[in-house]
Amino acid sequence: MKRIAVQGIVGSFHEDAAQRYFNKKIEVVECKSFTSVCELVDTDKVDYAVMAIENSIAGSLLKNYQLIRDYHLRIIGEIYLHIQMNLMAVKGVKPSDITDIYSHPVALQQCVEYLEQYFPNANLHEGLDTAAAAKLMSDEQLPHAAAIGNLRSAELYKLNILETGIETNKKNYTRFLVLAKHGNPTEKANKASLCFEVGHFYGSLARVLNVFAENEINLAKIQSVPVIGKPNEYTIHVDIEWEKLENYDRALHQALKSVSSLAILGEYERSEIYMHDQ
Ligand SMILES: O=C(O)C(=O)Cc1ccccc1
Repeated sequence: MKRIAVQGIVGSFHEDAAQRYFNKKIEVVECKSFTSVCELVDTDKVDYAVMAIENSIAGSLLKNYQLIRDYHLRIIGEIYLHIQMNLMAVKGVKPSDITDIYSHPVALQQCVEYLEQYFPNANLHEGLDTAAAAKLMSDEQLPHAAAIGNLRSAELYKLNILETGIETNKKNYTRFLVLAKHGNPTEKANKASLCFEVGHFYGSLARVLNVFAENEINLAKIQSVPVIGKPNEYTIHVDIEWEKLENYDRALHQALKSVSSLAILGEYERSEIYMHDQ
């Protein structure tokens, strides 16, 4: 059985993403940080990792871009998860009892309107992941607290659901990358993640983007990531998609002339943005 590292515990959105990507035929290895997730892949303690790279509201996780590069990991796939948030607490807790609310910082941010409206005076506690917050309610049987997380965590940690769908934006999704130590060449690949640097002169980035356009390569995402220790210098990360492989090969060849230190972080099959039911 494949071993998959995720940040968080069973019941977290990361674990859900891993289960869905691998069709539940996996052993999940729970980690406390994204760094230890990458460390486990790098040292062959796990086969793969599943790591969030972007939230529709909170934006890109720049630190995770950096980790992928620092550990020289390969992106072998992606999965988008519809993120629905729920308020849950141990049996008997009523909304009027709640003085403290626990969750992951991104989850709290995604529910800010609901929290401001219904719990303006509650103390908000940021934890490592949503499932850990749910587990805390259950382990400590907290009578004045609630957790925010997915329905699976409520079921796993035997919590009552006080309110469902409390996220501000209903089209809320997170994109997770599937990472490995080595690439996994696949004929199904129709998307790639690249990073490169361009010089400080006019048109330098436009020239590379034009190469993609001229070869009918769709730019799915572009993100600049600061180069640590070099003010005003950025690594440009792009996700590109193609219909014809030869267009991609040609574009790559041409782009190499206009960039420095181009790295292919992975070539993989793109995933649709599914609005999964939880
Ligand atoms: O806390 C979790 O369950 C996670 O997996 C991190 C997270 C939090 C909020 C949205 C997506 C992922």
